Order: sequence, then C-alpha cells, then structure tokens
Amino acid sequence: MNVPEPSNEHLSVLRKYFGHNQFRPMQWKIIHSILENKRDNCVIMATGYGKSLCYQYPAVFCDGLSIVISPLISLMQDQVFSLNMSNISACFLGSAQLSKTKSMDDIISGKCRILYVTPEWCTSESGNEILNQIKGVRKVTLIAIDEAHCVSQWGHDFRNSYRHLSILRKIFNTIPILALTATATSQVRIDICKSLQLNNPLITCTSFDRPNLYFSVSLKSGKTEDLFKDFQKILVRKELSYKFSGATIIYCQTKKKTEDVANILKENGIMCAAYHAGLSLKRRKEIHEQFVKDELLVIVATVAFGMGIDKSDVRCVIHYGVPKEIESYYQEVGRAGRDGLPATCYIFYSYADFATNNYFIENISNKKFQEHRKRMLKYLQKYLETRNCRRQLLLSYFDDSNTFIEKVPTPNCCDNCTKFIKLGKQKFDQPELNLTEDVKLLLKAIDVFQGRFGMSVPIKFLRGCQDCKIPKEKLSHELFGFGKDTSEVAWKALGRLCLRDGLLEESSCSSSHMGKKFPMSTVHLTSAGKQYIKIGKKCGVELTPTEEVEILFKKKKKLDVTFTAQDHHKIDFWKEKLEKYRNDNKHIQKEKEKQANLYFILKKLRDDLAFNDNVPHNMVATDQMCYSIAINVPSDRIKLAEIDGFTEARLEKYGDIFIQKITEFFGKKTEPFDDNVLKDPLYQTNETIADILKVDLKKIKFKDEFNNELMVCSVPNTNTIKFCNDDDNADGDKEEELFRNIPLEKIENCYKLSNLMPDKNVFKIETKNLVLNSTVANSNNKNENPKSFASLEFSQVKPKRKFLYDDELEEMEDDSKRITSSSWCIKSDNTKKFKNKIKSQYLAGL
Ligand SMILES: Nc1ncnc2c1ncn2[C@@H]1O[C@H](COP(=O)(O)OP(=O)(O)OP(=O)(O)O)[C@@H](O)[C@H]1O
Repeated sequence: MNVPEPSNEHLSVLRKYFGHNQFRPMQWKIIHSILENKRDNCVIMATGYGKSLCYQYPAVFCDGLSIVISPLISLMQDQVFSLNMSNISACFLGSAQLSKTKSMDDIISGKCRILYVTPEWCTSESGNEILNQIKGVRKVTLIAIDEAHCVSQWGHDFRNSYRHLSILRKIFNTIPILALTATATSQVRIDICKSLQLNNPLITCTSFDRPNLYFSVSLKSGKTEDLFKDFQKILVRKELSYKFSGATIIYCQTKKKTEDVANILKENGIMCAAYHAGLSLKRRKEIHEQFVKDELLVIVATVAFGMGIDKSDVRCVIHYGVPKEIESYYQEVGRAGRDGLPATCYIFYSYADFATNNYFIENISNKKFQEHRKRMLKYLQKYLETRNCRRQLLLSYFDDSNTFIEKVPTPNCCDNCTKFIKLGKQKFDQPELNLTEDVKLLLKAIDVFQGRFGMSVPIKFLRGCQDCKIPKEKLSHELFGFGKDTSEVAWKALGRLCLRDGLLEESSCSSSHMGKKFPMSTVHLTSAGKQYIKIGKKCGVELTPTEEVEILFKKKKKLDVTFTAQDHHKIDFWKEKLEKYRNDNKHIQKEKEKQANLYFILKKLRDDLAFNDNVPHNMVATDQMCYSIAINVPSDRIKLAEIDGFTEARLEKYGDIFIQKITEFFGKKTEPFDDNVLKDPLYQTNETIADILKVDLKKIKFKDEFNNELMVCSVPNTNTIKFCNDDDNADGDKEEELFRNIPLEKIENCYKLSNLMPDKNVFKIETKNLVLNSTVANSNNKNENPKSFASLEFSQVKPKRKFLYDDELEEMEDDSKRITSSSWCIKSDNTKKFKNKIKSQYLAGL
C-alpha cells in the first residue's frame, strides 16, 4: 500500500498534543488508513511500540471521538489522567466511576476526544443504550479494542465479555474498528478478525522483538531458605546492603510464594511489597500507586499485577517459578523497558514448579483449550531448556517473519548467547553426547509397565531397586537393574527430555488411598517413542540434551581454546584498538560524567515537581526525556520543545523550570560527581569488552604459576574482563574466577614491550593499581617450544611516577607477596628477579 507522507498539519498536531516529531512507520500507515480510507485494522505491535497513538491521534486530529475498549479500570484512569495533562479531553464510563454526569456532559457537548469503556460495560444493556445515544450526537472517528487477544480462546488471557464485542459492529456499522494487541499468533489474529466482524481489515504486524530486553534463565538454588542466594546473583551490592538496579517486578506462581519471597527480601533489607488477589482492593491500589510513583521499587506479585501498569521504566522482570506459559510470559516481560532503555528478564525455576502449572491446566474443563494450554506450556519448557538463543525461540513462537535473526550468538541478547560468546564461539553448537542407547533403555523400561505407573517405578526397576510397587515377576526381567550405573536423578532428567520431545506422554488419573482420591499421572510411550526403540534417531526425533542432562550424563569437557602461533601478532592490533578506545574514551568519559550529573539532577527535579503536583513522575518527564535533555542540553524553550515527549502542555507547565535548572548547572563549575551514576544502565556502553577485544585476548594463552591455563572472559553486560581458571577437578566443573571486574575505563595503558626483550612478545595492561604482564614466546624463535605459551603476572604498583627508588620497590615487592599469598602470581622466593623485572617493565612502560 502506498502511503503518502504526513502533511505539516498532521505533524504539527502530533508535536502539539503528543510531543513527538515523527510518527513511527507503522503508526502512520494505520492512522492514514483510518483517516483516509475508514478501514478496519488489526494491529499486532510489540509492547512499547506506541499503540495508543494509533487510536488517540485520529480523534484529536479531526476533532472527533475515539471510543476505546480497555480491560482495566486502573489503566483507563492512568490514560485519562495523562491525556488530560496534555490538554486532550478524555474520560471513562464504567461502574467504578464517580462523576458520570460530568463525563456525559463532556461527551455530548463534543469536548471529549477519547472515551474509555470496559468490555463488560459495552456489552451491558445500559452501555448499549448510551453508545447509541452517543452515535446520535457525536462524530465518532473510530472504535479501538485494546488488548484484543482477550477475544480469543487461543490467546493467553481469554475474557468472555470480549467475545461479545461484535455488538459494536452493529451499533457503529460504518465506523472503522481498530483491534490492537502486543502478542498474537496467527491463529489468534484470525480469531480476532472473525469474532469482531472486521471488514477487510488492514493487518499490521510489527516485529515482536524487544531488542532492549536481555533474557536469562537459571535453575533455582534449592529450598525456600536459600532463595536469597538466587536473588544475590542479580542484586547490586551497595555498601552493606543490596538493591535491584531499578524498578522491578517479581512474579511468583502462588499468593503464598509472593509472601515468602517478599519476607525474605525484606529480611535482607530490600523494601518491597507482596501483591496478590488476596489483598484488599484499597491495599492493591496503594501498592500500585506507590510503584508508579517510584515510592516502592520492588513488587512481588502473582500475575494479577501488571496489565494495568503504565510505568515505562521497569528495569527488571523476574519470574521466580515457572511462568504460566509462553504467551503470557512474553506479555509479562513486555512490561520491562518500555522506555526503550536496557532491561533484564530473569527466570528462576525448578522442575517441581511445573506441578503448579499442571494443576491449573488439569482444572480447565474445555478439553480443546486444555490441550492448547498444554502446548503453550511445552513451548515454555523448550524455552527454559534451550541451549540456543532464547530470544530467537521466543520470537519463532509468534512466527515473527518480520525479524531476521541469524542463528549466531549475539551480544546483549540472552544468557546462552553470552555463554557462547564467552567461549569465543561463532555459532551455537550442540554438545556431542550420544544418548540414543540410554533413551532406548529408558523407553523399554517404561514400556515394561505398559503405562500403569509414573516415571519413578520404571526408573527404580531399571536401577534394580526392590520396591513394593514393582510386581514380583518383573524382578527377573532382563532389564531389571540394567541401568544401575546411572543415577535416579539422571534417569528422571532424561525422562523429562523424552516427555518434552514427544517420545513419552503423560496421562492424568487419580489414585485412592484410605478412601481419599489423589491426582496422579502415568506415563506411556507415544508412537514416536515406539519407533525410537526400533530405529533410534532415524524416527525423526533428535533429542537435544538440556544442560542438566548433559552434566548428569557426561562430565563436562574441559574448555578447549586453541591458539596458533600466528595469532599472537594480533597483540599489536589489540593494543591499537585498546589505545584508540582509551583515547576516545577520555573525553567521552568526561562528557558522560557531565551528562550523567545533569541527568540525575533533572530526574531529581522531575521527582520534586511530581511530588508537589501529586502526579506520577512520568507525567512531568520520563527518564528517557531527562536523558535526552542531558544529552542535547536545550538552552531555551524552543530547543526544549524539540525533545521527544515534551508536549505543549508540558512545556507550558514545566519548561521554564527545566531551562532554569540547566542554566544553573552550567553556571556552577563544579558539581560533585556521583559515582553511582555509572551503574545506571544508561551509562553502560553497548560495546562490551568482548566486542573490542574478542579476537585477540582470547587467542593468547595465559597461564598461572602452576602452569594452569587461564581463560579471559568478558563479564556479561559490562565493560569488564576477568581471568578464570577452568578447574576441572574431581568435585565437578568449577570455574574459579581468579581476578574479575577490570573495567575497561580503568585500563590506563597497554604496552608492547618487545624493545626491552626482543626475543619475546611481552605486553602489559596497566590499571591504576595493577599491572598485568603477559609473556608470549616468540614464535619465530626456533629454539623455543613451537607451542606458544604465555604467563600472566599480576602485581600492584604505585601510581605512575617518573622514577622509582629502591625502598619503593621493596614496598611493591611486599604488595606482590601479599597477592602471591592469595595463591597465584609471583613466587616470593624469586624476589630479586622480580624486582628487576618489575623495574624494567615499569620503566619501559613510562
Ligand atoms: N511517534 C512516536 N515517537 C516517539 N515516541 C513515541 C511515539 N509514539 C509513541 N511513543 C512513545 O512510546 C512509548 C510507548 O507507547 P505506548 O504506551 O502507546 O505503547 P504500547 O504499544 O501501547 O505499549 P504496551 O503494549 O506496553 O501498552 C510511550 O512513551 C510513547 O510516548
């Protein structure tokens, strides 16, 4: 469809009322089709893309009225409030609303531009009557149905009243209907169009991708008492306490779990509140408001919390427990980072959590729907267990043909990508682990019991355990005890894999004990499972082992990083890059510090203004707006108006105050710099050290004094590197971090010291108080071992000075002994050699 560019008139309305300079590409296409062609639309747009503008703008532009069906009163209240702040008259009608007369007056008189109603109200008799009345007196521009996936039983949030919204087509038969949602599969899309009786709708589907979200999944550490351990992995330590890096929603499966988690967080000094349907409406409202106004940063909630939250700066969404299924999971994480800034989505789960999900699914009476939910849950399990890119798996669920994602590990994407990048791998490869015979054995054992039991009895049988449930005659079966060398846990994990990949199937039934019935499930082979026993992988099922299965069935292979001698000449290349980065970084860093200061001052000003006016802070300015101001430093109102989001109303109310603050900031020369600002996600550059050093650092072999190989890794999402010892010792695979968190900015110098030792390639990384030396055997020297090696020494030095005196060297030596005593580094009996070495290197480095 050829869409003409928006006219100046269009853009000036956009600027004046919405504060934006341009439409986003899909927005204009949709708005144009409504304004010019009066066409129905079905819109699937990722969270945070800007759906609201599509239904708000048309009515504002042509002085008409948009009627918006929205599922939640709290959401409507927020939106009405926000529109009125931008001088767009809006109201809502519904049972919870106090002053109906005022709203009706605004509607009838033609003042109101956007009217919000609930689907229940719309389909009620009185609602119908009022809608007919409105139709008689107002020019209705469009009917918008928000969260349209609720129409469909194939969606994750089916709501019965949505199913009856076709009544709107009858009342407003010539008015365009716009159905909008953030998550819909093609099946749901078809259902939406059919159920709402859309007429030749224009279907728009943006990418579902949310590039600013980082995905991560881990197994829970263990018992409830240990749950803080899981959170510690993601909390930021501040002096003696911990905190989350920004507004955080923690989802739990049950009310009880929200209370447990909230209590443990509180015990550890983290302010938070539990939120669930068991609380009074008043209390829930209170928590909601506190969260939106940033008075409370952490909410531990059941999925009851979220749909109505109009908070764009949620930095972290955590699922503590298995999410409901894949679609609602994506909807829930979509609440993070709607301001476009980096945000993280974590899941901590255990296999036991699935019992809760299964319990809810078993209680669904409609069989077809129940099957559908089971499929969605299975997909979620795939997501949890995948070894490939999680983002890609999520997007492929929604059949996202708009986004082409290469099947290669990508930085800032998910934990799996990061893991592969860390290992220097260019693509995802699966572990070489042949499980065919183990799988066959397990399937055969399960088949022995012909679907009469769950997984435990066949596994006990396989392991040769005497269990009262195993019928006597089976004790002499040829498979009895055949799998005793593999642990029960391992067999169970393999069983789960077979269930996931369709070789096995569960059926639910109930067992009775002492007159009481208990739900239980039995397991049996599918036809694919039967085939697998006969022909293995050839039946078309290629089991990809989960990390758990891999660990249990095979001791992890030692990380094998190979280097060639030629790789070492790349040190120069690396050095150049690092120096360039350092030079660029010097002024960038200064600039950043200044911007960061201004940004925090503006945020504080914004919060104060919001507090005085008793409005959520985003009504004054969003984080993104404060950030843009800090970068662009507008010096007057005209320039401030160019900042995206500064509507005319905002400018009128707060413009001068912001300008005054900026002038003040530059008037004063010295503002103390707050160290914490660099921890703000805004100030972490996207370029990780892996991007900068990827090729080269990893190709140098580092060894500690015991000749153990060290790995150089970047710390995910940071500009830091660490040296690890891949210590494949008897008690498991342990990666010991020997030295970590060397921020790139802190690297002050990098030298190649070959002038000093012509037969060697030596380079040195110097930070303020550390020197890292690598000695690489010269590959050209035939007398040397052709296999290149490097040794790494860490020593502490004084701040850079022109000359060093002997007593200072003594001091340095002591420092180095101290480091030595922490187990690795320069040997203390070699002090003389060390003294000379460090002296020469130190001087060479000046
Ligand atoms: N044309 C635009 N230019 C710049 N920013 C825009 C534009 N349109 C919308 N935005 C901003 O994008 C953000 C998200 O908009 P909106 O809340 O409408 O998204 P949404 O698609 O409805 O998200 P959700 O599904 O999470 O409700 C808002 O901060 C909004 O101001």
